[in-house]
Amino acid sequence: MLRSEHGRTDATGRLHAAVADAPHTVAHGQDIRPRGQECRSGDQLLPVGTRVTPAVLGMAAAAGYDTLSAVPRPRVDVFVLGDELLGEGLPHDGLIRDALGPMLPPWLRALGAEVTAVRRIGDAEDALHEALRASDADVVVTTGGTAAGPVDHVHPTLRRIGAELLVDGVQVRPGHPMLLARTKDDQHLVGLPGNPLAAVSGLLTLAEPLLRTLAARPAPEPYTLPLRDGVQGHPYDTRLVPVSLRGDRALPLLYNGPAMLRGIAAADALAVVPPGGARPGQEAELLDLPWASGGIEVCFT
Ligand SMILES: Nc1nc2c(c(=O)[nH]1)N[C@H]1C(S)=C(S)[C@@H](COP(=O)(O)OP(=O)(O)OC[C@H]3O[C@@H](n4cnc5c(N)ncnc54)[C@H](O)[C@@H]3O)O[C@H]1N2
Ligand code: MOO
Repeated sequence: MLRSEHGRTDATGRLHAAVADAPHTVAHGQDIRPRGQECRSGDQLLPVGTRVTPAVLGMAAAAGYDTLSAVPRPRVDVFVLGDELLGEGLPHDGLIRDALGPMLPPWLRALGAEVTAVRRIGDAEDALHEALRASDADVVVTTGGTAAGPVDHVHPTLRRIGAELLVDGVQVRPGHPMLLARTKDDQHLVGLPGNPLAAVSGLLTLAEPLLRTLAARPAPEPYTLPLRDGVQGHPYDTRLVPVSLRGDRALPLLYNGPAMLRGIAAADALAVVPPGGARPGQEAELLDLPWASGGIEVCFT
């Protein structure tokens, strides 16, 4: 192989190796890519379980693959329960805006799910039963109705369809009534509490591991950072508190009550605060929010 700049082109356009004033020796095999430089037939190019990124697609094409076997994204139906929820405008007369209908679909997509339906179901038990019976999603996420009040229909509906409760409440605040059930052989239900920050707790601690497992993704490495300020604890339960990451410290944010979203909207992560609380400077485990870690599909539409 002779590069044009290493030779001389004559009047007829032919390239010659010899250049009178700057002879360039061309070694045998120079500028030729030998076969098998990057891989040999039968080499494993990537470990099983690798996410199919654009770079993986390109490499697969370069290696001559026409198809790839991949674990599909889990399909998720979202059912938003509650007669008190408004779809637009200002809250009034005891009615409040539905914060979870707009929040969950892009968040679930950021966790690697394909959102196949988002339905407002109200507080009618039969409507929830019918919606659940008709759903063929891999995962159903419900919001609200996890407690034991007269219009909390999640538990009664799960009993009615003979679902197996795998997690029925946790020692975590906010979010203690969150639940996980197997509704069919190939379907799970995550019951998120209605309080919006309690729903986020359930999303990150029940829905995220379930979606990750169904998609065969590895768990993120746990990590800790020192808390800049102390955080009051619950006497018996673990608290999840929105924090903003500032250098090598996590700053606990205000407005972290179960019904509040102002803290989490400004947060990078949730800090895991053990029962009894945490002192300033104490190390806390952090659960990253998907857009802060930039990990998976940060696509919001
Ligand atoms: N007897 C008890 N009652 C409750 C307890 C308890 O321990 N004993 N715990 C409370 C806590 S904490 C939570 S969290 C809630 C969870 O109950 P539900 O999942 O049944 O939630 P709801 O009653 O349906 O709603 C609670 C709260 O959140 C509002 N909400 C509901 N959906 C939405 C939405 N899509 N967007 C915005 N806000 C929403 C709803 O209006 C209520 O104010 O149980 C407590 N009760
Ligand atoms: O689940 Mo509640 O405080 O634990 O929001």
